Amino acid sequence: MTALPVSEAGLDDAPMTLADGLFRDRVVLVSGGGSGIGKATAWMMARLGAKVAICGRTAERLLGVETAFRDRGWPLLAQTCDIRDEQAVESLFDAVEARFGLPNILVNNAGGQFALAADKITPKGWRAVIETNLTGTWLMMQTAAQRWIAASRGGVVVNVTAANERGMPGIAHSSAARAGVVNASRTAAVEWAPYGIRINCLAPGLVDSGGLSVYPPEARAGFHRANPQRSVGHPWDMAQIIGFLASDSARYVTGATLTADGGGALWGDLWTIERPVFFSDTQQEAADHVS
Ligand SMILES: CCC/C=C/C(=O)SCCNC(=O)CCNC(=O)[C@H](O)C(C)(C)COP(=O)([O-])OP(=O)([O-])OC[C@H]1O[C@@H](n2cnc3c(N)ncnc32)[C@H](O)[C@@H]1OP(=O)([O-])[O-]
Ligand SMILES: NC(=O)C1=CN([C@@H]2O[C@H](COP(=O)(O)OP(=O)(O)OC[C@H]3O[C@@H](n4cnc5c(N)ncnc54)[C@H](OP(=O)(O)O)[C@@H]3O)[C@@H](O)[C@H]2O)C=CC1
Repeated sequence: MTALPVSEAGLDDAPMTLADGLFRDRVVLVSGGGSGIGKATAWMMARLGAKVAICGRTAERLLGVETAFRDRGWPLLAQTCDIRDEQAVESLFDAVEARFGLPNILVNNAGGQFALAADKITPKGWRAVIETNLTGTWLMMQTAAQRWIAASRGGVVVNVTAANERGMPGIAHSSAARAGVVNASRTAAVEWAPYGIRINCLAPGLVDSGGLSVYPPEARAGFHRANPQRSVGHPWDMAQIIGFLASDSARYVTGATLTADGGGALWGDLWTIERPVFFSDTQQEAADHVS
């Protein structure tokens, strides 16, 4: 696959198939917009004319994007917010409304997990990942929907989940949370259709964002091999799919989950933690295990 740029200057020039001005004057809120997929999405939306708001827990990350947007003359609101905190979520939406008006599009991208064998995950660790990826995502989409319904306006939600239907050893907590988001999105898509609200999920496979640095180097070294394209994806790939799902081109798409994983779900073994000998490939390793 053709390499895509990772630098901010690269995001300015990254090739795009979406039409110029596609999101002109639309208000787009991107959670986790200070890094990785969220940052690429914020950039793409700004290039397409949107007024962008981003949030995350770390002020420095947001500041980096704020500076870059100011240099380019792009409007941006950046606010720290832990999406698990319902008061913080309300304040975030208040701030976006005060600055730009009610968002038209919510990109619910913030999330993540730590990799750990399922039998080792503590109750606190389980709660941290479920509250981040399921509860936090839910609070954001419900808050958006409540405000759209109150204003008699439609809106679009794109939830970023993960392509883990086949199971992904090391992230049982995150797999549970993402399945919850996918299923909640299906039901909400039905309940909120009368209000003109669309909700879809993007389930990325492995994407070469800084986020992958939370996985051990040995696991990362094998990521590209567990994929028929022998490659990981790029945040810009995800951004453009989010752009499609958020656009009117996808107006007849709701309650769906689009998997973008280079075919990873179809082939290859992905271990985010050390692979137990039981699953070894070589005869010698297997024999060692049995003896
Ligand atoms: C490859 C698969 C595809 C997906 C790829 C991606 O998503 S790439 C994008 C990836 N990007 C990201 O993943 C980035 C975002 N991810 C995160 O910020 C964290 O993973 C989070 C979701 C846990 C945040 O929750 P938080 O702010 O509440 O975090 P906290 O630090 O306060 O921990 C709370 C509790 O969780 C537990 N625990 C935590 N870490 C470990 C560990 N390494 N080991 C063991 N346990 C761990 C521990 O119990 C801890 O409590 P303790 O023992 O300290 O009292
Ligand atoms: N990269 C990959 O291979 C894959 C990624 N994904 C998912 O895609 C999304 C984006 O990940 P990616 O860009 O790769 O990695 P990053 O780690 O760069 O992005 C995660 C973002 O979420 C923010 N975030 C995390 N927790 C919270 C919280 N509680 N409240 C507010 N913001 C939060 C982080 O900011 P901060 O820490 O400052 O809060 C960060 O900006 C995540 O949901 C991730 O799990 C799914 C499958 C594969």
